[in-house]
Order: sequence, then C-alpha cells, then structure tokens
Amino acid sequence: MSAGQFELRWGFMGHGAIAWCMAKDLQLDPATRGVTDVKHKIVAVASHLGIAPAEEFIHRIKAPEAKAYGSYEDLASDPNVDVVYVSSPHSHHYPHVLLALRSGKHVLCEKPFTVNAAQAAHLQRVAKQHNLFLMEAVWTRFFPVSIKMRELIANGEIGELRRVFAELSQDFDPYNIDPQHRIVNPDLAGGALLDLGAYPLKWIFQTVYHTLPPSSRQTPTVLGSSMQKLGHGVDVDEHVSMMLSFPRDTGNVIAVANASIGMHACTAGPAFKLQGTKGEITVPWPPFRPTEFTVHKLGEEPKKYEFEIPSGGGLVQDLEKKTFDAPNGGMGLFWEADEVARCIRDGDLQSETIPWSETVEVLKVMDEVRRQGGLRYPDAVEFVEEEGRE
Ligand SMILES: NC(=O)C1=CN([C@@H]2O[C@H](COP(=O)(O)OP(=O)(O)OC[C@H]3O[C@@H](n4cnc5c(N)ncnc54)[C@H](OP(=O)(O)O)[C@@H]3O)[C@@H](O)[C@H]2O)C=CC1
Ligand SMILES: O=C1OC[C@@H](O)[C@H](O)[C@H]1O
Repeated sequence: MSAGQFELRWGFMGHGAIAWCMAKDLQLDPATRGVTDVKHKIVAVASHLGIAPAEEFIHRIKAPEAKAYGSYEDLASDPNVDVVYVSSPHSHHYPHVLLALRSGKHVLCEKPFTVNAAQAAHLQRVAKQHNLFLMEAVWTRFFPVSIKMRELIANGEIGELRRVFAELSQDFDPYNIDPQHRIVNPDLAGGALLDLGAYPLKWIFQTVYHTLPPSSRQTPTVLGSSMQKLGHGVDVDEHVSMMLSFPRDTGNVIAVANASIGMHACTAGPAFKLQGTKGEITVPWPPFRPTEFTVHKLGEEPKKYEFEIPSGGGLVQDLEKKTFDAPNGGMGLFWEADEVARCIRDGDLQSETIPWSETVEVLKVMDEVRRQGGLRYPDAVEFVEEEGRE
C-alpha cells in the first residue's frame, strides 16, 4: 500500500449477480488502473436468508477475512464497515439504504436508486442529517468513454445539441422466466423501465443535462410515453418508449428512449446516438459497459475514441441466468468504487459526477412515465416514511 493510500472497508447487502462483479472489481489491485490514492477491502457480507448464503459468497470471492452475517441489521451494526453496497432488488433499496444510513454507514446503492422520486429525496435528506455519503451506482458514468464524451460535448465538438436516441433491450424471456425473478416480479419492482430504462435515461441525462453547469440544468418534460405490460396478468412493463424535451439556452433537445425485457437489441446499429448542429456521436452496444464512441461530422472521416478497461476481462453473457460477467478480469465497476472512496475520504456527502439532484430528476421522469402507463407497484414497494423521525 502506498503511503497515504486511503482504504475503504465495504459491507455487502445483497450477494447476487452484480455483487459478484463488484466484489471481483474491489479485489483488483488499484495500481492496475493507475490508482494509488485509494484502495478497497470487503469486510462483511450479509444475506437476509441466514448466514449460509453469505458464507458461500465469501468463499466464492475468496475473501476469508470478511465476516458473514445472517441479517442486514447485523451487518449494519458492524463497526468495521465504512460503506454499505446495496444490491438488493429495486423494491428493497429504500428500506436497506435507510437501515444503513440510520446505522451510521455511508452508502452506494445500485440503480435504479429507489422506486420513486419521493423515496430518493427522503434518503438524501437522511444522509444529509447524518452527515453521510450517499450515491446511486451509475457505474457507466465513471468510464473514460463517458468522461471524454462529456468533455467534448461541453466544448462544442458537435455544436448545439438537437436530438438524442438511447436504448437498452435484453431478452429475459419474460413469459417463461420464473415469475419470482426480480426482472418480472412487481413485488420486487421489476419491469423494463426501472431495470433497463435506467441506462438510456442516464445516457441522455449525462450528455444533454449534465454537460451544462449545475445552475443551467433544467427539469425535462415527458412529452409522451408508451408502456406495454406483460400480457399474462403480471403488471410490469415489458417494453417502454419515452419522448422527453430538455430545455437548453440553445433550444430544446428532444430525447427518445426505449427499453425492453422481451427482445434483444444488441448489435444492429448504435445503442446511443446524439445529434448536434455540427455532427453526431454514437456508442455501440453494450451501453452499460462502453469501451468506445465515434464522432461523425459531415465531410470528415469518422473519429473513433477507444478506451480499454484496465484488467478488464471480455464481457460474457450467462444465457441461463441472463446476467453478464467479465470472468477473466474486471467489469469496470472499480471506477465508481474509487469515486466513493475519494468522496468519503474527503468528507463529501455526494459526488459531482452523479449528484443527488440528478438521481431525483431521473426518477421524476420514471414516475411520470409510470403514471402515463398506469404502472403502480404495490403500496409496500412505493412506501415513503413520513417526515420527522430523524
Ligand atoms: N450496475 C449493473 O450493471 C447492474 C446492476 N444491477 C442492479 O443490482 C441490483 C441487484 O441485481 P442482481 O444482482 O442482478 O440481483 P440478484 O437477484 O442476482 O441478487 C439480489 C440480491 O438481493 C438480496 N435480497 C435481499 N432482499 C431480497 C428479497 N426480498 N428478495 C430477493 N432478493 C433479496 C439477495 O440476497 P439474500 O436474499 O441472500 O439477502 C440477492 O443476493 C438491482 O438493483 C439491479 O438493477 C443488476 C445487474 C447489473
Ligand atoms: O444494470 C443492468 O445492466 C446490465 C443488464 O444486463 C442488467 O439486467 C441490468 O440490471
């Protein structure tokens, strides 16, 4: 460990598909990505089903020094844990983050941060009251691709922004998958919008909204949307399409976003396309783990920007479990983990790269699209505590 290297001690609430990828990334030597100021250690893992699944996960990630807990409450009271990584199903982010914050832990919580905007705003107030760091795990935003693209857009590389198209669709075989699976289960806040729609929306926000100075960022309008529900009595959305309008000084930018859990849209054409008055930017699939983008200008050769994922193993899809992994290296989740470590080290409550206000803005869009589509989750899932408890 370099002199002065800050070590962040992680506890895991959730040990599923993405927790596995995060665990492997946290265990990579930060020097492999040129990082020497922060490092990570997994010190605890909990299962809400008892201690055995947590022990099994610890064994699988080869972290024998980590402590296994049979309840999230026990993990939250472990004094060795600095930050809790919440990767439970969407429905449970709100109560699990609340538990962690009220136990005095900093939190990184998977996307979508919560089920609705009111839950997110409440968690942010609690974090502020307890002086704790809190961030939605929008890992893509910390990729070199995203950082470079935001810089080019802000410097006017493609002129004034006009239109943007973004999508993420993956076939989860929703009519045959186990109805308890988080992707289709309304009790776990499943469906296309919250799970996959988070990505097109986050891409649109990071390029059209986040490239403006904070004081110039304005709430978009949902011009229209369409939701197609699963047709066998399960009330979650299989496909969702949205059209938004983002006000900018140079005129409104129209954004079109699509997501589906019932079809693949992987290789044909870009997953993201941003059009400006001087050119376009495209990103190929997979938009959640981007390694390149291309700037196209009329009359010029396209210019491709490529960025390797250091120690990154090639992306592999497990067709049965319908998950992705980079079995021989890192996924790229380590960049957001480094950001969490630096913010906590520096006493920041939020990251400028994915600030609280933006998490809420995206959820407000999702709330409106669900209102238009008539998708409300069970009351227990939409629940927000009344103010005044802290
Ligand atoms: N950033 C990314 O690229 C990705 C992010 N995600 C996000 O991560 C989160 C988890 O996804 P994923 O890892 O695929 O999910 P999994 O279903 O694989 O894992 C979910 C975990 O949540 C825990 N859990 C806690 N409470 C419950 C409950 N009531 N019902 C079911 N499980 C529960 C489970 O462990 P236990 O029951 O033992 O406590 C399990 O380990 C979601 O928010 C998803 O959107 C997912 C995939 C990729
Ligand atoms: O966050 C995600 O990104 C990758 C997808 O495969 C996964 O289903 C989703 O939850």
